[in-house]
Amino acid sequence: MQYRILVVEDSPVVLKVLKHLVSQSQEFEPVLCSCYKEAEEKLAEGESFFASIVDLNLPDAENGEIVDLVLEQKIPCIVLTGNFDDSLRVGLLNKGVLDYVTKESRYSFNHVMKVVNRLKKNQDIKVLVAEDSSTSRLFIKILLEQYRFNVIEANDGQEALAKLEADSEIKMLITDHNMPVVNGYDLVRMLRRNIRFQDLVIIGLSAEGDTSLSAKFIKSGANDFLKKPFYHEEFHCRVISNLESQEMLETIRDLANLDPLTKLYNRRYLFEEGEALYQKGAVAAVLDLDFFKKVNDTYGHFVGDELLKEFSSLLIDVFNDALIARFGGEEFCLISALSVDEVVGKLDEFMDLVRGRTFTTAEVSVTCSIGVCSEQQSTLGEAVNLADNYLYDAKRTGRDRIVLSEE
Ligand SMILES: Nc1nc2c(ncn2[C@@H]2O[C@H](COP(=O)(O)OP(=O)(O)OP(=O)(O)O)[C@@H](O)[C@H]2O)c(=O)[nH]1
Repeated sequence: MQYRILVVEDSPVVLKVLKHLVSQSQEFEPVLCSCYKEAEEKLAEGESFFASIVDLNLPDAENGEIVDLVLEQKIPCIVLTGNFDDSLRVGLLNKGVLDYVTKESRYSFNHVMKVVNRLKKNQDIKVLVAEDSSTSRLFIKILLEQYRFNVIEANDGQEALAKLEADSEIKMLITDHNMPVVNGYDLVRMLRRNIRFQDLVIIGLSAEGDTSLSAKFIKSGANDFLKKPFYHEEFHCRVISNLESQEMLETIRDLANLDPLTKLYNRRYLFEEGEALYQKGAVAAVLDLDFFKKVNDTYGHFVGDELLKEFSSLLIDVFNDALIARFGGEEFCLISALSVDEVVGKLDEFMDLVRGRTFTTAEVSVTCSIGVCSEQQSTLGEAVNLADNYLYDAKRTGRDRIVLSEE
């Protein structure tokens, strides 16, 4: 999907820079206008715009009329201006513009693009607002929707908890303290005791005068805190900065735990997380593609890489509830809580799928060999070693087969 970005700017140089920056992402399509009238005509055509970047002073609209024009149409608006004026800035932010940027350097334009990219990401981010006052809740909802967040509402802590439990996609909670049934502070404490909500970004809110509450909220696990009434620029800054910190944490975690090519878990993660699963009676299997060197030699490493990715997705499709890791090269390991018979049944099904299709645009046919440790061992390490020995037996005795015990 392409997102149309309306750019209204009379300076040809700035227009060119913005066109270049907006077009850098294939998902954005810049629609360029050099004056108010042109923008008015474009908007009258009726096509929707995802966001707008507008110059405050246009030759045919010198007093910021363009801002009212785009805001009337509910298009998120970022304002560009030649000079910084604090009272003007506050006036614009009060009107509902997302940001106010002075055209000082290329960093300003990069900042504009950061806001546009943020809007795109926010559409997929669900934010739960827990607040008993409907006026306050609506105000927060409007602020969040300006930034294109997907907003869900709750009247009290208990309702918030139920909504969070029912929807694992909620990424952020903005909660008031004084709410009936379960207050905000208790809600945060309950959530943080549950490992499932460790990554939830939580921002606490409270009425003026309660000085100890901010520390209490943060000590109980909230990421940040805002005192009401807050200025909406501060609200947006805190929401975005807390989200960005969480996203950075997730990136670091992914770098540490995932194989960069296939996005499966890596060996270290499998042993770290898999031991507890194994001790509950799970089954370990090791899989290896047959004659993979030949694939690389014949089709090149790029096709080899694509094949590894497609093979991994197929593995995830068939074993959607197993812990799956790429051990390196063309070797994979999975730990499944199913019974040995069920795992072997699914592995047979997987091998049939591999045999019955080709991989990548080069249409490469492959097979794989598998070792399964069918008897419970004292550690996951021992089970994987045994499965690895059986895999070696599968290779030695002809490949494209599963071995479950010593041959
Ligand atoms: N394209 C690609 N190739 C890789 C990657 N990691 C390892 N390989 C290749 O995988 C091949 C493994 O070859 P071998 O260990 O000889 O195994 P094989 O050819 O699959 O033979 P058998 O396992 O005995 O059936 C080597 O050519 C490696 O270079 C990777 O990330 N991408």
